Amino acid sequence: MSIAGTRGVQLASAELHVTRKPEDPPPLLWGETGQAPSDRVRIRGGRPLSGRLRVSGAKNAAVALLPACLLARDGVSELAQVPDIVDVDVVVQILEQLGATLDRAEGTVRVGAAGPIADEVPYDQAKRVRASSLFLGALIARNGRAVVPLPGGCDIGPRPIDLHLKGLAELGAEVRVERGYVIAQARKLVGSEIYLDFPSVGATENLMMAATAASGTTVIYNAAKEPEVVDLANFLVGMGARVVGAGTDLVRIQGGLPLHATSYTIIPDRIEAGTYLLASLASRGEIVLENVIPKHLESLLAKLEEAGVQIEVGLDSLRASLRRRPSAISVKTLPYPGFPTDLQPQLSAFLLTAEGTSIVTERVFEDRFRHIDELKRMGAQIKTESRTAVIMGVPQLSGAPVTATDLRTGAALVIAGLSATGETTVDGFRHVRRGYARMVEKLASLGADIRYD
Ligand SMILES: CC(=O)N[C@H]1[C@@H](OP(=O)(O)OP(=O)(O)OC[C@H]2O[C@@H](n3ccc(=O)[nH]c3=O)[C@H](O)[C@@H]2O)O[C@H](CO)[C@@H](O)[C@@H]1O
Ligand SMILES: C=C(OP(=O)(O)O)C(=O)O
Repeated sequence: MSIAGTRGVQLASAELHVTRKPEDPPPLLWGETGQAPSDRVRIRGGRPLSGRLRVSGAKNAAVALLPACLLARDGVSELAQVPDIVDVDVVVQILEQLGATLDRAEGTVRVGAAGPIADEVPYDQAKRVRASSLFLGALIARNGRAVVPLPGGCDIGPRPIDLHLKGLAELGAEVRVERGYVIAQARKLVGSEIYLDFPSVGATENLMMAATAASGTTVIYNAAKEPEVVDLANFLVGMGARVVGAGTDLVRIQGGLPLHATSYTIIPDRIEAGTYLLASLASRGEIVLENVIPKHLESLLAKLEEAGVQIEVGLDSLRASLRRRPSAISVKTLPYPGFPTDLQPQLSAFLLTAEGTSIVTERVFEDRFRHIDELKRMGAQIKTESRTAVIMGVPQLSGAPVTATDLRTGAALVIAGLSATGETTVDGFRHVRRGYARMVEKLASLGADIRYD
């Protein structure tokens, strides 16, 4: 990648100044804690999005590290840079209902788990997020018993948890599924060698947590290498665990050590960073992202450069601009360090106005093209065959009413709306709030004309 030449360039950093427009509603909380804002946003597209934006903490790291706080039997764990998103709200509610003490202010969450912790995760919360499945590993390590409803999360095709259950059984747990609940219990967990048929993020995380309480050493072969898995491993090490090899496909955990509360800062969200990068580029703007780990974005940056984007990489920042239509490219999603499936819909939205025909292949999930029919309402020219989308670039999209069916579909529709002429309304914006902190305000600070309807 020729961007290698610009690495090490430190860009000036500045705080994000969010300029709220009078018509924008105040900062929002969703769910039980606040008044639910409208489920629809209205966008008047065609304005280049430019400026500086500070990236929030990573959703997929936060929702794994929060359950892991249950492994500390003393003190209060403190997580910084926790994003203000609905999935975090839900995981925090689960922790409270299990008996942990919670204190949450300005991106810092303190979790006390010194008292008794219940075994059973409530269905009403579990069904709302995928990350509820991560209480399996945390609770069996903590209590020797976990009763966890089958999880929810984005509707992007079948999402079994067979690898999680198989791995727990290999650690000596008795595991069964009854009436939609996983019941896992073990008088004693014993370290084991576990091979994952697929490098599943959730299975790797659950098994790392469970293995901290198993006697002896556990080895996970074909482990997921995602940065969020590494973040969880680093947090566990901070708590006193011995975890070696996270970020490679072979992770070793020496179990049985006492874990204690610690303080930790969650990594920046690479998917949020990629989303704002793509939104700015789709609108032909110039963006500086602060608080990023550029290495976590390498597959995206390589593809953007192929498409003609100018990129400067700093130590913890990125600058990117595009003044013309991008060139068409081919992309396949893969486990990390491959191109992330969680950016596939947003990249597809960016490629709608490319010059030429792009090929996007989804290799991680079976049904992650729900955004395509909606994008066609805006004039996109796309054909799909099985897990491949053939995108024939058009010079311009036109605004239309569209509906999000999951988190990243919503982000893709917002990106398309920002680059289209005229007005777009995106229904189902509640899905976006699951994973993006104050997206409307952040986009408005870059010059977007976007507001809750
Ligand atoms: C909360 C969280 O961190 N979510 C992320 C996590 O989801 P999640 O942990 O659910 O994703 P996995 O890596 O487990 O899933 C990837 C693939 O493996 C399959 N599979 C997974 C487990 C299993 O037991 N059996 C099985 O067949 C899934 O159906 C899917 O096709 O990683 C995904 C892949 O990077 C991301 O899109 C999600 O944003
Ligand atoms: C698929 C996603 O999330 P989850 O696994 O939480 O449903 C995502 O973040 O794109």
